[in-house]
Amino acid sequence: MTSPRILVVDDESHLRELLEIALVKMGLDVDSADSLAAARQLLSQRDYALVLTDMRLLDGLGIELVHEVVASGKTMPIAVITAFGSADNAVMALKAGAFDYLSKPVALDQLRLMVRSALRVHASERNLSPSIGALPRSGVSNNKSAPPTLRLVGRSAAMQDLRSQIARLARSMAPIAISGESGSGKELAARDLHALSPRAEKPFVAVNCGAIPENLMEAEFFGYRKGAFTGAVEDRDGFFQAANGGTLLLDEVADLPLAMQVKLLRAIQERRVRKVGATTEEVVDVRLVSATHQNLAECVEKGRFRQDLYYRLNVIELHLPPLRERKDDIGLLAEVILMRLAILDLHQTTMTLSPAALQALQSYTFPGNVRELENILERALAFANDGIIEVCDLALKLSGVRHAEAFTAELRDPIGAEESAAAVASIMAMGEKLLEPAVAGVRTGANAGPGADILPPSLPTHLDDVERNIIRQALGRTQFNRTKAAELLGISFRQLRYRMQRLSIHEQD
Ligand SMILES: Nc1ncnc2c1ncn2[C@@H]1O[C@H](COP(=O)(O)OP(=O)(O)OP(=O)(O)O)[C@@H](O)[C@H]1O
Repeated sequence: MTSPRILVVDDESHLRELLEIALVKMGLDVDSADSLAAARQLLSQRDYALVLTDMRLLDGLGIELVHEVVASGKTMPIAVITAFGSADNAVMALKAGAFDYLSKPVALDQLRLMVRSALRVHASERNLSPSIGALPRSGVSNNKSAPPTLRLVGRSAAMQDLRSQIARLARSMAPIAISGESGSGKELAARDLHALSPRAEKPFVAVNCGAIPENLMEAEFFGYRKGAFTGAVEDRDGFFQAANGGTLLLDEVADLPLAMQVKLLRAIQERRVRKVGATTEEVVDVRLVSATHQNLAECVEKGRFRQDLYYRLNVIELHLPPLRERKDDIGLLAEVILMRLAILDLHQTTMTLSPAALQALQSYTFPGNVRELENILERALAFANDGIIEVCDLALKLSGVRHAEAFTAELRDPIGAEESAAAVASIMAMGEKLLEPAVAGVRTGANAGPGADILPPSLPTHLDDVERNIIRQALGRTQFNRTKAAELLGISFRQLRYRMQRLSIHEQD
C-alpha cells in the first residue's frame, strides 16, 4: 500500500525542510511548495491526505488556500501554521474551514498528533485505513463499516440543518460551542459530533463544570501526582488525559470560576497540561466542545467569563432551538422516547399517544424541552391504560399550556372538537390519579385542620411548592452543594439541576 501523501506549503526553506523530515520519519510521502502558486499547481494535479500551509507566504495568505480547498468541495483536510500568539489567525482559519492549526515555533510532538488526526479524517472519508504506525491497520482496506446512527431525532428543518452541520463539523478540530436551553439536547449533539468524527473510537468525556468543587478543579481537569496534596495517594489522570485522542465536552462552561478559566485557556493554547504536583507537562490531543444554557457573550460583558477563553471556545457555534419552536418534532420524539422506555422497562408493547394527547403536547411550551417531554411521558406510562396515553395521563402543567382559547382553537376541527374540549377539561382536572398524595400533603399542612378536606386550588402549583420546599431543605442541609443535595434526594445531579431551573430555585434564595 502506498503511504499517504502530504503537501507542505511554506516559503521559509528551513521550516519546510524541518516539516518534510518529520513527516517522512512518520512514514509519509511529502510534496512541498514555496508559494501559493506552486501549491495551486500541485493541488490541480492530485489530492492530498493533508495540506499543511504557513499563513504568510510571499504571494499571499495561507487562508486563501483554505478557502479554495473548501470551495472545491474536496474533502482533504487543510491545516495552517500561524505566527506565535496570533490567536486571531488561528480562529479565522478554523472558521473558514481549516481542519486545525499549529502555532510557531512548531513543536514536533504537536505536529505528529495533528497529522495523525488529519490522517484519521482522511482515512474515514475514503474508508481506508491509513498505513502508518500509530494508526489502526487493517488488511482489507475497503471493509465498509456502517455509519454511526445519529441520536438527535427530529424531522423539522432546524434539526435537519443541525444534523448536517454536525456531520460537516465532525471532520474538523475546531472548538464548537453549543448553546440552547436546558434539556434541548446539547449533550446529545456533542455526542453525535464525536460519534461521527474520526475520534469515535476514542473516549468521549463530558464534564459538568458546575458540579466540581472549586478547590478540586485543577486536579480533576489535569490530574495529579502522588503526594501532591493530602489524600493524593496515587498518580491520577484528569479529564484531559482521559479524553486523549477523543472529545472533551465542557458542559455548563459558564459555571467555571475565573481562576480555572485562566488555566483552561493555557491548556487549550499550549495543548499541554501539567498534573498538580508534576514538574513536566504532557501533550494532549483533545477536541473541545463546550455547552451552556447561559448567554456566554453576556457573561463576558458582565466580567464573569474571560473574553480570550470565550473567543477560543466559541470558534463555531451550534444552536439547539427550544422544543416549542420545532413542534413538528414532538410526535417523532415522543414515539422514540416511548420506544426507549418500553425497552428499559421491559414492557411488552410500546404505548402510543392518543391524537388529543399529541395535540396537547404540541400546544405545550416545554420550559424543560426534550428532557421534560421524557419526564412527562415516563410519568404518563404509569397512568395510561390499554396502551394509549390520554391527555389526562400527561398531567401537563397549566402554566406551560398556551392560552386555553388558542389551544382549543387549534383543536377546533369538526372530528376532534369534542375530544379537544375534553382535553382542556382534563388538563384542568389533572386526573384523579394524582390527587391522593397531594390531598395528604394539604391535610398535614399548616393551614389545614386535622382531617379537613381542603383541596389545593391548583394541584400542579401545590406539587411544585412541595417539591420546591424539599429541594430547598436538601440544599440548606448541604450548604448549597448540589451534588450532595442530589445524593440526599436520591436523584442525579442533572435531575436536580433541571428541577431547580424549572422551579426557579437560586443560590441566593
Ligand atoms: N433531538 C433529540 N432526540 C432524541 N433525544 C433527545 C433529543 N434532544 C434531547 N434528547 C434527550 O433529552 C434529554 C436531555 O438532553 P441533553 O442532556 O442532551 O440536554 P442538554 O441541553 O445538554 O441539557 P442541560 O442543559 O440540562 O445539560 C436526554 O435524555 C436526551 O437523550
